[in-house]
Amino acid sequence: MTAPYGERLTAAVGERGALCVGVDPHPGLLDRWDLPRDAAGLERFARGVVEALGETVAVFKPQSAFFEAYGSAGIAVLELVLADIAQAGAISLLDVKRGDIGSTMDAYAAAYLADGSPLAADAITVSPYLGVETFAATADLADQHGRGLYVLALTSNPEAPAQQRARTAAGFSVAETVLDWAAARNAGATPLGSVGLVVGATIEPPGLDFTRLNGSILAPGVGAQGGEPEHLPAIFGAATPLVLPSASREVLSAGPDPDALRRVATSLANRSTAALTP
Ligand SMILES: O=c1ccn([C@@H]2O[C@H](COP(=O)(O)O)[C@@H](O)[C@H]2O)c(=O)[nH]1
Repeated sequence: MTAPYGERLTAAVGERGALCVGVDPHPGLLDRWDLPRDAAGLERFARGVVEALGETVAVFKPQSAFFEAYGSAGIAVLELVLADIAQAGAISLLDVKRGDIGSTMDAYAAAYLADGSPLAADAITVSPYLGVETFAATADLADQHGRGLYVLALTSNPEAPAQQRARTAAGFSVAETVLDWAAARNAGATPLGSVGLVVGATIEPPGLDFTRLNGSILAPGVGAQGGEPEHLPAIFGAATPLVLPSASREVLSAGPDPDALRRVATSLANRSTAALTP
């Protein structure tokens, strides 16, 4: 039986350092790596990243959009990349930001979180605009298969606060209601529950106590969006050790030379681990 997601993530980060590398094959990065803007270029880029970093990085986050852009050929590459990540002993976190009514969420869960599905990842991102309770069965399925989900809470983009910091009729911010739901799901789990949150590395201090989450906090926005590992304690306070910093372009733009990719990723992982250590 597969170990729970929180246990697998904690082990991977303990061995390899607290860093998630995003696999975002931007067309401009394919140009920079001297690769064609087609499915063959996509495959060489994405599998090249995992080949170079697969044994040093704890978590890879393929961005589904860049694979979907090539249609079925791109999805076929995504399947290969997910398999490569598993083969390298790393964690795959598919950034696919799904969110729908409960019955459709069940179908997404079967596609991304069930053993045997060609697109199964260790974890996925989900978007709570239809209400966090729509994820109840998704979280159950994730638990059943030792997988996880990350719910968007306070995202890294500048447009986000207008919605995510808005107050509900009960007087709590929308982000806080997401935190409450995730914390309730994770209660009592050790070392961490399987429901994480996405909270950008670029945000203003949120005034929320994330220590009660008892889950992983994915913090995208390191590098290209201006976030730095050293900023994290000011944002997350006592919850900083729960944070998994994530960078895509910052690392990928060092390629295609595998040594250069490893140098940037190792330096970021070391800085992150230092910043996260109390
Ligand atoms: O709040 C969020 C949630 C997800 N993302 C995703 O992370 C990467 C960031 O790429 P960089 O090149 O490191 O800027 C990208 O896939 C986003 O869709 C995010 O940035 N912010």
